[in-house]
Amino acid sequence: MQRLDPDLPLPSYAHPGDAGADLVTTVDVTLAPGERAMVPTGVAIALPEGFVALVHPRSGLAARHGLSIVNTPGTVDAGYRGEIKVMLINHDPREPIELRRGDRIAQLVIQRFERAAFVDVAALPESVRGSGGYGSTGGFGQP
Ligand SMILES: O=c1ccn([C@H]2C[C@H](O)[C@@H](COP(=O)(O)OP(=O)(O)OP(=O)(O)O)O2)c(=O)[nH]1
Ligand SMILES: [Mg+2]
Repeated sequence: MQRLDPDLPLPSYAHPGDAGADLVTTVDVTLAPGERAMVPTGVAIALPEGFVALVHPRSGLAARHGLSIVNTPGTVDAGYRGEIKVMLINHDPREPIELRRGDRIAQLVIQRFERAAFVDVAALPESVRGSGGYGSTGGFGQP
């Protein structure tokens, strides 16, 4: 990982066993209700092939302030060498969110992934679910 802003720390895991390493904002930013902003984190990464870094929201900020990420989870490709950025959004209908440089705004989860070889076929094999989806198994207030 490369620090593009030497005064801020590398992402870090808050506890042993945590999946996400917290990312910070390098800038002060205020988000009005409904507003979004692309926020720099001051770090870049070179992942090994076969790995991806996913930018996830932090649940505490979501629960307390309505802060989330527009494209959650953001995808950082192994070949990407630019600064990791976070597309924050304030979902609170009333309160602005004020973030200060160094605040932990998101978390980076690094995972292995599979790549598929997509094959064009005339028909798919049958399954129990079939094409049922979008609530086909029920929702609120139903057994
Ligand atoms: O939350 C994010 C999402 C993406 N990226 C960077 C890393 C990623 O590798 C690159 C491209 O992201 P993505 O593929 O999601 O965006 P796109 O709109 O498809 O852009 P591109 O055409 O460059 O692939 O942008 C971030 O820094 N943060
Ligand atoms: Mg892309």
